[in-house]
Amino acid sequence: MAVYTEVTDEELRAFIADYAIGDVISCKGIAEGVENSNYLMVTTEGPYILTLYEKRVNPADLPFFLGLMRHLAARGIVCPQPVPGRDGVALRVLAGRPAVIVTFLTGMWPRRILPEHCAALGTALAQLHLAGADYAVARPNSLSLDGWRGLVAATREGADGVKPGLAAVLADELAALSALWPGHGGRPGLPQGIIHADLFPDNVFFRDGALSGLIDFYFACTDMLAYDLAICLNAWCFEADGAFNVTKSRLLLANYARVRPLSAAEVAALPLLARGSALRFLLTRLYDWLNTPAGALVKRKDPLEYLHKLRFHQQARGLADYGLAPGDLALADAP
Ligand SMILES: Nc1ncnc2c1ncn2[C@@H]1O[C@H](COP(=O)(O)OP(=O)(O)OP(=O)(O)O)[C@@H](O)[C@H]1O
Ligand SMILES: N[C@@H](CCO)C(=O)O
Repeated sequence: MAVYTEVTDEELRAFIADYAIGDVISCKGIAEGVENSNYLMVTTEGPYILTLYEKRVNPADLPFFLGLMRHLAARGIVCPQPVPGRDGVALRVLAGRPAVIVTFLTGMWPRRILPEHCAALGTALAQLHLAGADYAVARPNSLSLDGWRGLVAATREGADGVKPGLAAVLADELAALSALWPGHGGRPGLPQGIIHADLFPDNVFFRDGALSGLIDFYFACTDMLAYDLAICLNAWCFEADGAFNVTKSRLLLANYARVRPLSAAEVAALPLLARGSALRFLLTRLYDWLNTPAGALVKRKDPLEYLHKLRFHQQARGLADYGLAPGDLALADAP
């Protein structure tokens, strides 16, 4: 999160008057994150998170996200819950932006990722996929092939200023993925469902060594379930020096497959899906690098970290590069 929209004391006081959550004691902008404006708001009833939705969130999608958070919680997934106002409505307007108060989750996201975090993540991701299976609403992934195409075009002029030759790398990768992406151009698809689509370490909380909750469902959508795993491989399994940690990868995948067995086609597609995921975050980070408003309380994320990850997956020779040996994973279609 970040702070793009400042809220005045008068605006906040008028906003909170519509809720039955006590009086505001403090309200502080959260500098972490890059997408929406977020405040840690403490009232006489306890802590809450106040979110004002920014640039990348389509207000028309908000009922999907809020409904999903309620749906998942009802199936045992610990995640923030939208807090309704006195009139029962959770989605409101503050400082001219769509805004919601959600419950505060205890726990901390892991600053140093250990193999056991990846193991717990695998289990939680599979549980999330199972819990989302009967969510009745669908939302196409706006950051898949079509979205990438738009971002490649939008960053074409600035890309080489970030790294010479980057614009061509992006265009080539987009062309390659367009020719290979499952479910497109008559190619067979993979199992689909509700995916989180942004399950980075800063969106996963741990408490006393155990995974305690998931946050930030504002990219959630309907897409290939294995693509969510590919996003996590990128976000959790590379070390700070750029090395890919096969132990973390194996634990993530094996613990996922214990709860939701993967099909052989899903396993085989992982390197390709990881390329797509690397391109997605490379593109959004690059776009933000070139377009973040001056003065916003936000720390831009490094796009080139994801160029390195993309290179890794482009050069991967097989599943052994992901720490997998035959028989390591529970397969849905094993004889
Ligand atoms: N419900 C919550 N309970 C406790 N802390 C929260 C909650 N929601 C957000 N936070 C805090 O705010 C930080 C940023 O939140 P979040 O990841 O949702 O923002 P974002 O702008 O969507 O960021 P990004 O998409 O870059 O991950 C979290 O790392 C966490 O510290
Ligand atoms: N988690 C994303 C930000 C949200 O899109 C990133 O690290 O680039």
